[in-house]
Amino acid sequence: MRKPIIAGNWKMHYTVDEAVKVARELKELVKDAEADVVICAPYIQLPALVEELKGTNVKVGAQNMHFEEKGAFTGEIAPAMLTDLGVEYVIIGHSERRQYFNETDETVNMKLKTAYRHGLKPILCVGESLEERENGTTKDVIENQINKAFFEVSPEDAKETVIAYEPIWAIGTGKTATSEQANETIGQIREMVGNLYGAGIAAAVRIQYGGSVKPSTIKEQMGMSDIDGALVGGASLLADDFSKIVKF
Ligand SMILES: O=C(CO)COP(=O)(O)O
Repeated sequence: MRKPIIAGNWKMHYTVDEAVKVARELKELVKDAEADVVICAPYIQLPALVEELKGTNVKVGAQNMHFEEKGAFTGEIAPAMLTDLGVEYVIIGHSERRQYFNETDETVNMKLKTAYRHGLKPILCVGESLEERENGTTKDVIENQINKAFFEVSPEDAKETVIAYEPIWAIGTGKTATSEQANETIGQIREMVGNLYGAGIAAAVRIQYGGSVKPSTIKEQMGMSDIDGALVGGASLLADDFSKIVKF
């Protein structure tokens, strides 16, 4: 059985004080949750969040990092800066980073390998645009993203990767993919992982759905055969809403 994993992606929201306040509420609300719980926050909030959530079941993640160890990369954050704080997860290849910050399948692959090397657990995002969905190329687009992301990644590392299927057209639009659509594509992603690493790893790898997940949608989504969790944007910003998703 795959353990469910619900992660919040706070994107570019909150000051440090605001973030700590939400985390303080959240840790109480989800303390007996059965799912793994992660909050992926802006860099500047990470030290305070790690401190606030120490000893709880809520883990802290970053939303990005550089693939190099250190160097002249103004404005960037290195993997050891995250692990040094006690950050455990990192989102890699979110569609907003691919769209607005020139992330490519190649940098995604490099970042994944860097994350494994540092013991950070990556949440690898893949997903198609509306145009690609309408063209009928969803499966090809995602297969290309998956194959390139896992290029020269070992089976042991692949198994520990959380994959988030986030159709771009469902992010922040209120337009959720139907549970059947999400489950179908996630099932295909599992097959792709199977083609690369075999059935055992395909069966073990956890795959989330992301895109306008709400307290009102999560139960049905988590009832689907291949959906192991959610990557939640807007509805993770308030402790009350997010805790309802965590405790689907
Ligand atoms: O991009 C997302 C999570 O990474 C989804 O965002 P929303 O839940 O706001 O649609």
